[in-house]
Amino acid sequence: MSDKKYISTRGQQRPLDFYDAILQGIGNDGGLLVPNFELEQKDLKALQHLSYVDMATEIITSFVGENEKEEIRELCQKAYGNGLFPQEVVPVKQAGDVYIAELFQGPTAAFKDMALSLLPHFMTYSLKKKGEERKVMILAATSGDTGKAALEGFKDVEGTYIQVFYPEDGVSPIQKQQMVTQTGQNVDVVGIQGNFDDAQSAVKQAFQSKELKDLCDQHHVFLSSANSINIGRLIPQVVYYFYAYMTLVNEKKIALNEAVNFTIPSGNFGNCLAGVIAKKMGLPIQKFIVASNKNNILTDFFRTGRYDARRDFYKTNAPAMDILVSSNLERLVYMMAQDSQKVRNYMEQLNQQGVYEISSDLLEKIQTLFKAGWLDEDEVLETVKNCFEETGYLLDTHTAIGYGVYKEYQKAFRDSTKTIILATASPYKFADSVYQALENKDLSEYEAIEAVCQKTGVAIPKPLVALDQREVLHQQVIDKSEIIDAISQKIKEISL
Ligand SMILES: N[C@@H](CCOP(=O)(O)O)C(=O)O
Repeated sequence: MSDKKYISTRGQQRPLDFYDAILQGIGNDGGLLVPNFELEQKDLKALQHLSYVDMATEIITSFVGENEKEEIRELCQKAYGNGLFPQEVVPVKQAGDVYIAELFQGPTAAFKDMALSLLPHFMTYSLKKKGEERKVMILAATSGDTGKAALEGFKDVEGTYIQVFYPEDGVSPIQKQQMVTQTGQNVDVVGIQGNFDDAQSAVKQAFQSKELKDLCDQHHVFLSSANSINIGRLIPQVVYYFYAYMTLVNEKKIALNEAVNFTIPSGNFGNCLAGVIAKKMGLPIQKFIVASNKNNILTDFFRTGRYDARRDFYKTNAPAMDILVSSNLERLVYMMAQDSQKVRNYMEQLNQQGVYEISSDLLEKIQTLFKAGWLDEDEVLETVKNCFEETGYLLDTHTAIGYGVYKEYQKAFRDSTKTIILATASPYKFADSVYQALENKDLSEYEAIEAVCQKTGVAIPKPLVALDQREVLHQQVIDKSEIIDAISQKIKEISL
């Protein structure tokens, strides 16, 4: 059994072991689950030459318990040793004076793939471990990347059902096509008239609903999550940081123990939080540079300590980051403040007034670790173009935000620390914007895929080839106010 316990950021959840934490997905007080134990300091030397499977095993074991290591290795082997990923899993490329960790080489061309290829194995293992006979219904809210990665991961996985909600008008056409053509007997994809925040808040509400709980009990089902609110989604992302770092060490681009910066294009803040955990486990990270699009609520937060969601919401050419309620910031505030009462107060203020402001001592602490910046849509296009022309590296629109914000940071702070930018998705998922950036012309998304390939010579990822020829299998679109009903409906159907 797992001896590591997880508690809620809001302090009102009894401690859960790793398996229950994954199955439950979120604290029953509405908070997010966090480790209730000292994070283990990893021996960097011992990690240096490990394969992705072995490194993932070493890191993840720290969150479950040493006696579970061989089982964890088996699950990692199933997820990463099955030919869905390239040999090196996360290649790290150089673009000028920065390093780009390509987290998008998996089955859906998004950085969530490594986490969402593993989570289903953990989920079924946890079901078995707990002797759970009910089915688990996985809910996911997506602004484009999580949805497809989760669908692909959970497709036809026994004992599970997955329902994904995406903003009908708030993801790229390629991301949408990836989702609406999803095959599998246990999948449901629903477009909403609303934005990502609407989808995410309805899903969070579903976890707190007494009516849904009763319905689930009646139908022998329970709910869990595939978003980064689920700690089981987040922990595999800690590996990204160690692996990218060790790749640079092994390529002799940095020395072992040398401090680096990470730049992270951020929306729901899960990837960044995984980095904070990696740092707490001993990875020498000097600064996190948090990069946002025009929905620059995180930039404001890191600069002022004020999280003010009472602002306009913009649809941008980096749609996966079109988010105003950045869930994992709650985990960061908890981890830095170590005070669940404080977190509860902030979250209550956010829910009731749409704004909260952290104390000045807490802000000071956070600012020692974080810098933040943002790009508007024109700057994103300019960055894609300039980076390609100057370095030959083709960025997607989200990674371009990371690159552009890092360049601004470099200029402003004259920091020469080596920096790794986490590349979140293939440029081909946003081919129309990328083509527009390169040629200043509009093309439809599928024409743009071909044209970008011709111009740049960058290979089109296999999962995106002939996407337009796949059959559309999911056409349902509902109003945001109908999400809870759609979930109820599915619960009833699953148990038929
Ligand atoms: N940007 C995400 C939004 C959900 O984030 P998650 O990390 O919490 O799953 C997306 O592309 O769906």
